[in-house]
Amino acid sequence: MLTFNQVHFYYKKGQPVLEDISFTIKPGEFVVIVGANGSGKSTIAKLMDGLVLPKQGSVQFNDLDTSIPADLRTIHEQIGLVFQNPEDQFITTTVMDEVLFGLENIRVPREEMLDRLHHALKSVHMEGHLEAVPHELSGGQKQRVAIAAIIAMSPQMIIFDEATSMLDPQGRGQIMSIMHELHQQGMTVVHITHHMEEALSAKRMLLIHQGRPEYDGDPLRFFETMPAENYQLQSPFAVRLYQKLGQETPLKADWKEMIRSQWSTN
Ligand SMILES: Nc1ncnc2c1ncn2[C@@H]1O[C@H](COP(=O)(O)OP(=O)(O)OP(=O)(O)O)[C@@H](O)[C@H]1O
Repeated sequence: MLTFNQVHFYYKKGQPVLEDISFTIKPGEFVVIVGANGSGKSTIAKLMDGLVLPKQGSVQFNDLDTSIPADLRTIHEQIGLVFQNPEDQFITTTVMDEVLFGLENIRVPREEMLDRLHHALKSVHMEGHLEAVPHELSGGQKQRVAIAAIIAMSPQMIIFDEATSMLDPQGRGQIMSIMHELHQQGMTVVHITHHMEEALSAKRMLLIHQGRPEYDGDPLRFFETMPAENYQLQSPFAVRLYQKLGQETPLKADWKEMIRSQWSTN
């Protein structure tokens, strides 16, 4: 579905940011991307959505290529991007208008627009806030409105670029649950995060280190077998606790299950 073919990228010539990145994300996957500050995670998100283009190699979404201008518009419609700070994205004065804005731009018929509005707000548990002023909501609610605006556009894939990083634990938990609910409904989800606890809820983790992919696989397996500190990552609390208790890795099945189900909604 989404493929990076030997992608190289720099902002300034002679200062490579990403080197020879190749991977594929299949429809319906939930993938987390982790790495130290400045390792290139947000740049990968921008490359996925065609906001920046590879200097070498290609980024393809289904049969479309981000470097072909005619394909880009469709790619923007099919891939939604949620950023760290939802306030940067708000342009209207009510939650309802915020969600309808994108739909009006692509001229969705009125009746369908209302269906999409209600579905999107229901998906983020904000049905009762149609008339609320986005800037007056809590951090977590603001982020949920930003997500609703994207869901309303019916994308095939949503990228969350550190979308939980400004939130308190409760807000983070709500956004994580929404991501997993969307995934259960068939959405392809990419989640870029600094929180290793969040990474554990995915089946696949892509670690970017100094602009190169260093690991692509089960996140728990990574923390059980690799020295996380070598990549400026802190092993998740549950894994550290398990090891402190003198238990040997790999973790027992019941611990794995408990750690993985942390953000699930049922
Ligand atoms: N617009 C830009 N112009 C020039 N350099 C940039 C630009 N955006 C990012 N960079 C540089 O590219 C490198 C990768 O940045 P990027 O934001 O992709 O990393 P990141 O892994 O998302 O970092 P963080 O975890 O701190 O958000 C960094 O060295 C950064 O300073």
